[in-house]
Amino acid sequence: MSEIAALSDTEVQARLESHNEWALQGSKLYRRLVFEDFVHAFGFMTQIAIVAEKIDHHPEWANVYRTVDIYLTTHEAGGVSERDFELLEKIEHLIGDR
Ligand SMILES: C[C@H](O)[C@H](O)[C@H]1CNC2=NC(N)=NC(=O)C2=N1
Repeated sequence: MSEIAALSDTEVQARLESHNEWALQGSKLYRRLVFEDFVHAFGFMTQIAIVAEKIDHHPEWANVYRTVDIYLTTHEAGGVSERDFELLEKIEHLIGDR
């Protein structure tokens, strides 16, 4: 396992300036997605799951019907790291493709 450092809150806030839909919530990046229905929500989660497995970095999330709350944090760093921004960018890319 490679060591990865958590970014400072200041650094995270600066990086979030280009990702207005996301917020720093405690030690996690957070975004809520609301879909047409459960099938679309779960389909999107499946797409994220494939990407997450590929880069070996996984979201924390909660799904209620057509809402998906996504939290990105790096457990081994104890906070937000570059890896969370890598996954965030990939999620944003998938959102753009919807
Ligand atoms: C061994 C493997 O790299 C680790 O267990 C990975 C897997 N996915 C992970 N996902 C997240 N969100 N944080 C981690 O620290 C993490 N660690």
